[in-house]
Amino acid sequence: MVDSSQEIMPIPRKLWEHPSPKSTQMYQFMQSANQRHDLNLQTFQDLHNWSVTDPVPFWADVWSTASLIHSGTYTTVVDPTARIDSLPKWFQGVRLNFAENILFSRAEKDAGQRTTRGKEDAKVAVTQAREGGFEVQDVTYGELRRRVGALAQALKARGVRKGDRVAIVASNSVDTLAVFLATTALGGLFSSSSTDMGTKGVLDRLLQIRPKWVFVDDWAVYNGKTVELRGKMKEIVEGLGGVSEFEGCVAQPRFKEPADVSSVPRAMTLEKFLEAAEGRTELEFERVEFSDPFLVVYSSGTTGQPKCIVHSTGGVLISSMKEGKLHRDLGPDTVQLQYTTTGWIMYMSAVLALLYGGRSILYDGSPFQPDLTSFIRLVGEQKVTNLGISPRYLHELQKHSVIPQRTTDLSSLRAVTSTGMVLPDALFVWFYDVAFPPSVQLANISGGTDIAGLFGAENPLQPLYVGGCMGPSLGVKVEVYDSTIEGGKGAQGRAVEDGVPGELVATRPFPNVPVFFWGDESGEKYWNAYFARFDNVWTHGDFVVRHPSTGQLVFLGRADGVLNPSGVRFGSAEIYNVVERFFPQVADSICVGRRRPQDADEAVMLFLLMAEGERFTKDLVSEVKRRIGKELSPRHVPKFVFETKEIPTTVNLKKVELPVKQIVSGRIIKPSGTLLNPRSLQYYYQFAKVEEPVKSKL
Ligand SMILES: CC(=O)CC(=O)O
Repeated sequence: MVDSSQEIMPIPRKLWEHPSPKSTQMYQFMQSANQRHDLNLQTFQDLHNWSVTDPVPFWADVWSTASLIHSGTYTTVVDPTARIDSLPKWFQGVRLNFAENILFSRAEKDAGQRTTRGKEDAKVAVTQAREGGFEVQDVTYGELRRRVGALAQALKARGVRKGDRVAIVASNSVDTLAVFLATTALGGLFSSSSTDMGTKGVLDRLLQIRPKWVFVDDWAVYNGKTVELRGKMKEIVEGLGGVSEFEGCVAQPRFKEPADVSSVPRAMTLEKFLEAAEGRTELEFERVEFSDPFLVVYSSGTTGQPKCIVHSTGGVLISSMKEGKLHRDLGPDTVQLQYTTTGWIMYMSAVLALLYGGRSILYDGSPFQPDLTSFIRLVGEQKVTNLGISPRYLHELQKHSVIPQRTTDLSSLRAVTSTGMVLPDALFVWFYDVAFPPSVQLANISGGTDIAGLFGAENPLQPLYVGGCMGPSLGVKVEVYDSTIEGGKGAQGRAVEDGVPGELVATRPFPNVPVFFWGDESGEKYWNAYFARFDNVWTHGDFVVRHPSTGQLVFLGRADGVLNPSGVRFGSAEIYNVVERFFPQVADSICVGRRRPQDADEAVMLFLLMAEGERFTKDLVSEVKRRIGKELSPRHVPKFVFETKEIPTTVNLKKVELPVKQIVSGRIIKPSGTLLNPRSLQYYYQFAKVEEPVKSKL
């Protein structure tokens, strides 16, 4: 078996360094660890090594730095000898509540007053901004607490108790946030889906988790269009007809004037629902065990039923404190704008800004309405310090020659996080050479829904280079395993050398793994999802390489999309990096491996989406192949290059390779409800029959 190897990884260009690393919370944490444990940690790498070889003192220190509101005292941090697949319990003995920690800070609770830095009643907690930036509305911590209190009282009066599920199908708004916090205040489980998800996709989720109440926006606005949602509400209510726990549907008003929902069975307006609180707004928090659940999220399930991934209160809180404070240096002066729908795990980032006492801007709608600059202007106007976007957003700006630093004042901006897809090298370069001020840290991060956290994260102690994530997340023993080992129950994995691509795995327990999958009584689905490949190892499904010179983690694509012609294994991102150079002529691309039952070998198929007005020609195909051959290797050159008119994506705009790979390999698949454009898949069936290389087809 041949792998892409060290020689093809030149030292990348350095792009950014923290101007004063010693001022950061990560550095201070490292100094206090040195003092407390008599260590001599000097670098990020030292700190990371210690965090994974000696996890008990590391996580104990994170616990004390996090200063979470809780009761009780933990007996053990974790059993450090436990197998990762035994899902060992963390911080047994403490009880805590998610919403309480979002709405209050420990110092405030200890002092018995509401005047501490960060979460004062009068401080703005969230700014709701809607498409176009026209409807900007500030809500203070005091007002948010009052709204959450009223809603929690209403939910309680209407029967919601610890362990009950409350779902929303709604926009990223203050109303949605209030449902999240009110539900979890009571010890309930919250689950969110965006309004652009089809009813089937929503029901695939909700029929599994069996919610007591479902909150649905009455209207949606996206891309300049206003869509009425009463029909969807009706379908959801009908679909949940057989769920005995289901009490009804609450219509959240998208505009000032709520829609009349009298024609929707078992539905009422939010105003009506709140009447059950009878004017009470007191906040009461059900503190639950560290490992008790509070959130259900879903695997994207591009080809089948979504998995209902259940996260623990303590696991997410402590991991988020570690990421937010140590890796990201967030605090009360943070102004976070994470561009996300409520259906993507990054919605948690929008909510978690409050955990650190910051302000979160909840944005709803397209970032390109009413024009391509409006969203970035909002970033400047709101003095955003931490912006979260996806590579696709940056790509669109680049495509349309929108230069953020010339469009608005970005002097408050400290970092831009990018996730959801591999960020092409060309965008790293454009970011620093053209688009953003050089002081801004570009944080290319990667983790996922499965861990509500990160494997690869930014950090303030190391430089940033073109491509990849700055390094692994503290406390997570990230390794790269030989992906040529097929694995199976009890199979031993093997770490590869730096520079050799392989499977991203975690080989020691960490606290933010899911507690279970909903409805998976035996735990078999869970075990199969993460532990079936290698013994006692979490296999995440990403294909990565650790750079031999910089130590950064370079994400090469999803492991199930790995290309493997004639035994050469590489990630689709390597191909996308080259195709990016044909931009703006080529707007996008999708690359998959085809291996039908009759094929002796895998063939790489590359589909190019041409920009408007551009033609797909024989010369272009030759040039794309030539550049891939030159920049990667002749073995990377796709056997087939075709034009496509549409690339399938999830509703969160992630390119989905797996269904295309299966279709061109001769399978007939049932698209899942999480796809934005399931009909786009039809086009790819014809390529299962193609026998000749592209030359004779053009
Ligand atoms: C942090 C992430 O990696 C988010 C995602 O899964 O898209």
